Amino acid sequence: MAPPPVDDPGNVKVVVRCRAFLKRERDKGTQCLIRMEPATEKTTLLAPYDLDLANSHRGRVYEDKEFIFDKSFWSHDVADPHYAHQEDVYRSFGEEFLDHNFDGYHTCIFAYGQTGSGKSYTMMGTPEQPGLIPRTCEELFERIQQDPTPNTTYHVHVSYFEVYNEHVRDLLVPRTNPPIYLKIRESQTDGVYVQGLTEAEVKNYADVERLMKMGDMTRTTASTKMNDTSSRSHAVFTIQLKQIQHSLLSDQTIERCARMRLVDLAGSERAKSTEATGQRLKEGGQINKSLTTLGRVIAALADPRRHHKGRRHRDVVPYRDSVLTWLLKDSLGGNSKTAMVACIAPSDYEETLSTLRYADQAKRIRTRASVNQDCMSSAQRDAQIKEMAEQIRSLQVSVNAASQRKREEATELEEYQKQVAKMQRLMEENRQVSECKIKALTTEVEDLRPANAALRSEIEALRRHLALALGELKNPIILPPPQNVTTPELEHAEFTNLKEGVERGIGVVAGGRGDGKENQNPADSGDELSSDDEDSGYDEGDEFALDLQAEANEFLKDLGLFRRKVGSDQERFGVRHVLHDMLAN
Ligand SMILES: Nc1ncnc2c1ncn2[C@@H]1O[C@H](COP(=O)(O)OP(=O)(O)OP(=O)(O)O)[C@@H](O)[C@H]1O
Repeated sequence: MAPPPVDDPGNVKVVVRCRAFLKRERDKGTQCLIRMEPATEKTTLLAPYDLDLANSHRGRVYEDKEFIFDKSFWSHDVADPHYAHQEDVYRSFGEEFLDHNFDGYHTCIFAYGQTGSGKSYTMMGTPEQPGLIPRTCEELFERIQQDPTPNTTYHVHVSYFEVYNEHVRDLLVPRTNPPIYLKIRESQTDGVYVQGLTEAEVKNYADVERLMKMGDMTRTTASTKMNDTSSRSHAVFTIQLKQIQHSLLSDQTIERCARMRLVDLAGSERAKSTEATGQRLKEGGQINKSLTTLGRVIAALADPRRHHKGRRHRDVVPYRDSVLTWLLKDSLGGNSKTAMVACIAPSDYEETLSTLRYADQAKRIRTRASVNQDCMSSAQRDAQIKEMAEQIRSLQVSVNAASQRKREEATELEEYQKQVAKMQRLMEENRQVSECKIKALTTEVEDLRPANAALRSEIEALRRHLALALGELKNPIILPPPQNVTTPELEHAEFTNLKEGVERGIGVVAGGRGDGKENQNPADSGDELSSDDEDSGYDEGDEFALDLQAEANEFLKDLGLFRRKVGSDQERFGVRHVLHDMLAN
């Protein structure tokens, strides 16, 4: 391992690549709007001559625009002597970036451009025409295998994820439904990273090829009018290279870690031009959110005032405004050597101008790459290993304790569940018993209801009888002395009898006649009456006396009835004391 170069600040390298016409563009006889001069690296965007008038009426000005980039790749016409093949692109700067990685620098290459401009072709390519990613990986392993120094060991890990609608998805695990989104974290030691992302160890290029294929299968693609299989997500392929070199002479270990980020961004075209709708439009919005933020990040980083003294301008880079820029934070403005490949289609003036402006701004971004190297003696390394072994041991202890606790908790939980089940069973049994009881009681109540009603009406009748009796006993009827009666002795005798009867309570009725004749005074004979009739005739006094007599007879009859009733009640209910009480009141 050569001695490491010192920290190397530098600008983002910007290259531009123009692709060939697609079949549909050729069929339409589309005008090529791009000129490239290999000698000067100048790229010219030509004003189209077949614009419809409507466009110019909207106040747009179409004129030739010139840009100069670090490199211009003319991949439009394969017959042209300056045609840039995949191999040329890789040799031009891909190879150089791999050198940086072996030196211990982090690197990043990202492809930017509208849909169908050749980003995937440049980054991944085809099996026949492999792009930057496979070429870089292939050469990485070639170099490792060709390394003559036996005291260096290499460890290569690969990860592949996509950012789709502001979500991060691992491309090295099979798709799930619903999809699993990974979280982004930031730590002091590792910077920004994706939590739980698969980092597969690869031993040779065949391993990488297998993983690339797997990731590409998983990648989200959707069709728009502009490109039948255009990618709608940002794909990030990362290679981690770790070199550990042990010097027997100095008994020192040198560890170098480098990360290569190879990013295939989603199409930068505006939603309008793809005629996207619904889900596509939402995707467009999210993709554009990341790309818009990328534009703002680039603009902020490219701002020349940023390099002046003072923190004010350093703090305004909006990395965190989108998942993509947050993840690429280090690659864009930190510890990384970064390159941007601006891919352009040969026929779209507005989209190409937008891409070229973007790229032009990116040229001004400066990064501060530094070698990521740790150097330690054998003793330090041994101490580190010991410390880590201790850490692992204590972690193992806590894991064991945790699993023991878990087991105990599981037993407790089982016991508790059993108790709950038992209680539920008991409660159910109780409920059933209560239901039976309620049913039996309801039947009994229903059975008793008629008897109860009968008793109630009987009690009511008795109450009425008692009230009547009381009334009669408290206010006995006292017959007024007869007026103008011709037989005052008889009347008087009868009244005296009656009064005595009432005062005796029941005696009169018992000995009385129902028809009112039984108690007739012997003096009250028909003869006497007839003689009376003969004597004085029928007058008003006689009539009153008869009415009175009839009324008294009626009353005596009622009284007799009442006495019998009270007698029978007394037998049935023994209410003598009740009657007594009521009378006392
Ligand atoms: N330099 C090139 N030479 C030959 N063919 C190319 C070149 N660049 C692109 N193409 C072809 O153009 C088409 C679109 O290219 P590609 O899929 O790479 O575009 P893209 O920018 O990645 O699109 P998307 O944004 O959808 O990912 C493909 O058929 C590809 O093979």
